[in-house]
Amino acid sequence: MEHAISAKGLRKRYGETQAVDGVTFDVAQGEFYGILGPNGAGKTTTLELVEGLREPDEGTARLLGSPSWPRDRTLLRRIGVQLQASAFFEKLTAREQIRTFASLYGVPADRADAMLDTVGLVDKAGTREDKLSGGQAQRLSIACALVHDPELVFLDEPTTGLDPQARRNLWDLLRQINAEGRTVVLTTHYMDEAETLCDRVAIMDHGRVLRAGPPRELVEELGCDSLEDVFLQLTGREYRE
Ligand SMILES: Nc1ncnc2c1ncn2[C@@H]1O[C@H](COP(=O)(O)OP(=O)(O)OP(=O)(O)O)[C@@H](O)[C@H]1O
Repeated sequence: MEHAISAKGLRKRYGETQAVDGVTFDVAQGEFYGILGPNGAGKTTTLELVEGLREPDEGTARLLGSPSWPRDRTLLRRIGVQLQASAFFEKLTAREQIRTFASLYGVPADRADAMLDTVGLVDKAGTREDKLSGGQAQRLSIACALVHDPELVFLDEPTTGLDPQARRNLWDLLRQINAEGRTVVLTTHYMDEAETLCDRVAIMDHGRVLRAGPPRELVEELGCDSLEDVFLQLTGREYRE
């Protein structure tokens, strides 16, 4: 079966900063894949290159069997990209936000309302985005990324800043999305999150993948106690700065 993602030798430089420095990895269809790394490791830029939102200086990325660059509108329709909550339309309610996203994709309003139910926001449908809690806003942004029923979902630090209960609720939602057959790729700073959710992880620093594999195998191979130890051993850094 064709990989959901196949990235080869990706490189991207911003001025003096080599943000991505030769990244190669594959993600299988239906896999839950994590990209881990300290601040500035190049995770977000790697995702943007794979998504076809930025042009690589070098290397290629294939997404669902097609090149992700030059940008391909039919391909973009098959992927969901979670935007940061700050990318919401101002002053709209949760229901209005998701219906707006739905209409951009030609998705009917009732499907948009059903997604609010999936992410547990029916009670907040009439609440404006700036009045939602952090966890509610994250769930709304995930709902917006899923409204057009994509095969592959990208989530950039979906649980950052949430309290432990809200994180656990979001984990359940992400597991459900994956169990429905979607490929999920997320970036995270939280090692427990990666260990719990991901089939495989890639640990990045300084624009390179240092190591990739199932969390438990990495822990065993490096003789560590936990993924947090693996991370520290490979990067020499604590994961939260
Ligand atoms: N648009 C840009 N212009 C210039 N430099 C950038 C740009 N985007 C990212 N960078 C730089 O490239 C490097 C990698 O950034 P990137 O956002 O990909 O890392 P990250 O691993 O996602 O970090 P974080 O965990 O903090 O989000 C950083 O040094 C960053 O400052």
